[in-house]
Amino acid sequence: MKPMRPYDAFLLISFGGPEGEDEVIPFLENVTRGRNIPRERLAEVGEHYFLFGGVSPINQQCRDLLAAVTEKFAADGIDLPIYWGNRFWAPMLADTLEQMRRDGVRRVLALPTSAYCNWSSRTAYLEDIDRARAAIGEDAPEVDLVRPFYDHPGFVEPLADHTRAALDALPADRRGGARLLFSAHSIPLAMARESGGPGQGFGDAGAYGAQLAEVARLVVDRLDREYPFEVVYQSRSGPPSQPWLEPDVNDRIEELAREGVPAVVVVPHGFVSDHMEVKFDLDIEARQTAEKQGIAYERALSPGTHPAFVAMVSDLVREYTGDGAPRRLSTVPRCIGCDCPG
Ligand SMILES: CC1=C(CCC(=O)O)c2cc3nc(cc4[nH]c(cc5[nH]c(cc1n2)c(C)c5CCC(=O)O)c(CCC(=O)O)c4C)C(CCC(=O)O)=C3C
Ligand SMILES: [Fe+2]
Repeated sequence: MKPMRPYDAFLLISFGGPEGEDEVIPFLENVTRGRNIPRERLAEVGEHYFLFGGVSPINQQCRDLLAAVTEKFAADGIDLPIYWGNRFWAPMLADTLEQMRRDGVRRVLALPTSAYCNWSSRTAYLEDIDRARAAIGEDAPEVDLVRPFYDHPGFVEPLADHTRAALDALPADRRGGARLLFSAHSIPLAMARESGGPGQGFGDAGAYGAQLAEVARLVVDRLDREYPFEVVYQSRSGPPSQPWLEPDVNDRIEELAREGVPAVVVVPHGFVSDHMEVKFDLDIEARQTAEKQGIAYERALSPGTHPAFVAMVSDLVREYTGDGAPRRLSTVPRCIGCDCPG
């Protein structure tokens, strides 16, 4: 295999999560440092983790993805060493970057485990990269962050496959009346409006909201029939006085039940894997809401290690090494004001 230029390593950057009860609070302190999150919300979220023995599934999901990517790179002749660093828990990004420097790595292509444009999913990753590089100093490796990949077929097709499977799992007599709820992490309205650059005509929820609407449509286009669908939000934090993106998934399930809708399929299209926000907020909380209302409920899997999603990683590497054209399904204008190319 010939070594590729201009990159000499691949890096997965993720959120990180605790892997034991004693790690929960320090992890939450890392996440919320300098953010405007009420103490009660923090205690509540801590309980979500304790319910699972203090173990977030996200780190294991990163290991699984990296194992699949390692195999795929070998099959595709991509000869790059693979590294992993998190923003909020071990292995920490700063430590990984320092290890890369010691290994002689100069130019890094990094993939974030978030697909969309907004401060929290994009800019914050860039800021953390800058901070980690600054701590190392002059010989810090250079890092390019792969573009938002929400509109790559390798992100959309797994969601479509998983939505079909969830529809199939509904009771047959309710399936025809099912509503699809595409669920993403809520963010403060002000943060959403800044995404994509202010005044760029993306609508109230900024580029993030426009991209979420587009991916929902792309997924529905790939189903055997046109189910009614909408975008909802989950996992809101922040003080109640601060407006965040709405409607909340639970509120919508209650309203739809009152309207007589017999079933919902929740598609977590705002996420890359079934981490804690999916396992608790959807599989426990939203499911309970549905059960209380007597509305049938299924949740589609997130992309995870779907072969098309793993193949997307190879595709993105080739896009950045100039060995492949960008693959994009979206017709939404590219966002402005973040670093995305195009
Ligand atoms: C857009 C978005 C994504 C998706 C894209 C991406 O992945 O980037 C995401 C992912 C995740 N969020 C996660 C966990 C948390 N997020 C929090 C807080 C916040 N998230 C926000 C946004 C997002 N978050 C925001 C605006 C806040 C408020 C604080 C702030 O303004 O920055 C808090 C603090 C407590 C709380 O308030 O809930 C926790 C614990 C985990 C790990 C799950 C696990 O452990 O398995 C993951 C993958
Ligand atoms: Fe979050």
